[in-house]
Amino acid sequence: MAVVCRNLRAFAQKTSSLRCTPNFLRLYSQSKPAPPKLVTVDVDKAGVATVTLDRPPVNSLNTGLLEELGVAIKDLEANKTRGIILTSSSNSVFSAGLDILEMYEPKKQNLSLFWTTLQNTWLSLYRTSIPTVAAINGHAPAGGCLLALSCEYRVMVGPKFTIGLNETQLGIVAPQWFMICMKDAVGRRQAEMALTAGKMFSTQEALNIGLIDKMVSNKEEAIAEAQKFIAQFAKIPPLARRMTKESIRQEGIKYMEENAIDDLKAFMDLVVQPNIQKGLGMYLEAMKKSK
Ligand SMILES: CCCCC/C=C\C/C=C\C/C=C/C(=O)SCCNC(=O)CCNC(=O)[C@H](O)C(C)(C)COP(=O)(O)OP(=O)(O)OC[C@H]1O[C@@H](n2cnc3c(N)ncnc32)[C@H](O)[C@@H]1OP(=O)(O)O
Repeated sequence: MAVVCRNLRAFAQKTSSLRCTPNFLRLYSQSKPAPPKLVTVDVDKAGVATVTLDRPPVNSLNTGLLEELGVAIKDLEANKTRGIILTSSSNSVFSAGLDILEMYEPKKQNLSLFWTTLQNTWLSLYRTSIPTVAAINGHAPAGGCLLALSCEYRVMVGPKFTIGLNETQLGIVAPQWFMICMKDAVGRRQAEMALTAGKMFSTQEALNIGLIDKMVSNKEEAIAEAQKFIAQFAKIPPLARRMTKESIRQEGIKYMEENAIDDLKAFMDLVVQPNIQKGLGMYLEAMKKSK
């Protein structure tokens, strides 16, 4: 027994001295790699942040990405950033929308966290006092379109990508706050037509109805247009800007503040329905087969 204790003591001393050596640190960091970041933030000399969704292959919005995006917005607010440009690391997809795997055969707790994180991150993006622009450098269906719609200005790379709230095509109803965002951008009439048909718009069609504000031919141009949009606010008193944004977005903000719990319940009840689960399974299969 005494021998075992002595050996243990010797081992403990050895490992505690090892703890600070470069070799140990290297071994430790090799065995525990940091998880890859799903959102990256680059702030330029003018104080404008490019926030890049970086979850290959299609930036589907899972809890982790949404959480990181929410934290990034809060950090940028704390640092008094002059503007946020939301874009994607992919060459063909801005975001494929909500991650269907978060909704397929979910654990109740995970599903609830997923939706609550989406609600909170959406509200942070929608109401932030920082000027926001979506530089949409690829397809933006459903939740991807929602993120773009939550920004103040949308520049999209064309002509081959598509954008829209396609929920009815999937047999589901877009939540009320998704609809409010579409109405904000294109007005009630166009929103009704777009949403009831679940239409995915080409870049040119999106420009025609005001779903996007500008069409450009590559990501660099999109970023340059976004910077131009943000630069105009240098001359506008920030308090007046902030209060105006908050006021004009009151319907969406109030909706979420007053209905977050009911909205969560409606989502949770819907997603676990056997027919929805079956539909999600079939949709995932169909996406795999279409490759
Ligand atoms: C959908 C029913 C939800 C029911 C829940 C009820 C209420 C929800 C309320 C809210 C509204 C929902 C909002 C949403 O956002 S739902 C998500 C809607 N999104 C889509 O329909 C887009 C689906 N994707 C595509 O159309 C294409 O992938 C693309 C974006 C055009 C890109 O095409 P590309 O050819 O470049 O890629 P692939 O299709 O080959 O995809 C690569 C890889 O990614 C997987 N994948 C794609 N989209 C998603 C996704 N949204 N979630 C999870 N995974 C996705 C795809 O299966 C491939 O995977 P693989 O393993 O085969 O490599």
